[in-house]
Amino acid sequence: MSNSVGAVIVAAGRGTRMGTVESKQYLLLQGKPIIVHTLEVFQRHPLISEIVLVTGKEDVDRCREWVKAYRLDKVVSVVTGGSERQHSVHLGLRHLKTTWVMVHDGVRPFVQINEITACYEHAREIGASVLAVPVKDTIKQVDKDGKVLSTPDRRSLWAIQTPQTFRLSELLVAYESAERDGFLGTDDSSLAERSGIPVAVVEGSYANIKITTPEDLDFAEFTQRSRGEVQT
Ligand SMILES: Nc1ccn([C@@H]2O[C@H](COP(=O)(O)OP(=O)(O)OP(=O)(O)O)[C@@H](O)[C@H]2O)c(=O)n1
Ligand SMILES: C[C@](O)(CO)[C@H](O)COP(=O)(O)O
Repeated sequence: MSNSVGAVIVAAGRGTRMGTVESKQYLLLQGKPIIVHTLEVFQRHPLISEIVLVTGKEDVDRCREWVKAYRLDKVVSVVTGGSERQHSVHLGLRHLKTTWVMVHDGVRPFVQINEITACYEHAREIGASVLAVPVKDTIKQVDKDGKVLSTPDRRSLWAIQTPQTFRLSELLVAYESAERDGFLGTDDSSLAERSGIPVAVVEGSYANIKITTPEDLDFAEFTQRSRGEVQT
């Protein structure tokens, strides 16, 4: 059976928490749009054969231009997303033809090649996988009035990142079931979990941030600059 691996990179959000006029995935990092940095990691990975980029309707043309300009020839489709991340992923999945899929946020440009490989290997072994880091803070469950309800044992808590890796056919079933039931999850794994797919956690790095709020841009500039200096 083929073990081809594709990626769905979602970049159709508005970036409201960032608060910039330009959507955060198109802001420049060391002179290049954040989304291009992210695509370049998957383009470079030898396991990845196809990439589907999901973006806003008004951004499809400029994304296609960047795909050409930066020679991102693994990008097979640039498609329009939906109103929620989950809808954007679902729309992207329909354009992929590989056996495995890695779903990744367009605003996580610092994922590393070896992390992608580890995600794939764990998914092959267990069924599906998510990249994650152990939480560093103490987490409390709080009620709507701000009263602490409980303090879960930190040793069992992980902050979940992307990529998240699945068999494409199984993830499509999970997405269709979620749509039928009106279930909206905050990541892809939560849909797989409710479909009974076993998911492995793969320890990644704290640098694989999801660029979300303005202070993340300082970290992003610093990280991109230091990585560039290491490579040159
Ligand atoms: N309807 C949506 C919403 C989000 N995303 C993508 O999902 C990733 C993670 O989402 P998030 O960081 O929440 O991005 P936004 O929704 O853009 O941010 P915000 O919630 O602050 O508006 C981003 O790459 C974003 O572009 C998407 O493709 N389609
Ligand atoms: C998928 C995700 O990046 C895992 O951390 C995250 O849940 C996306 O959440 P958001 O609300 O769309 O930022």
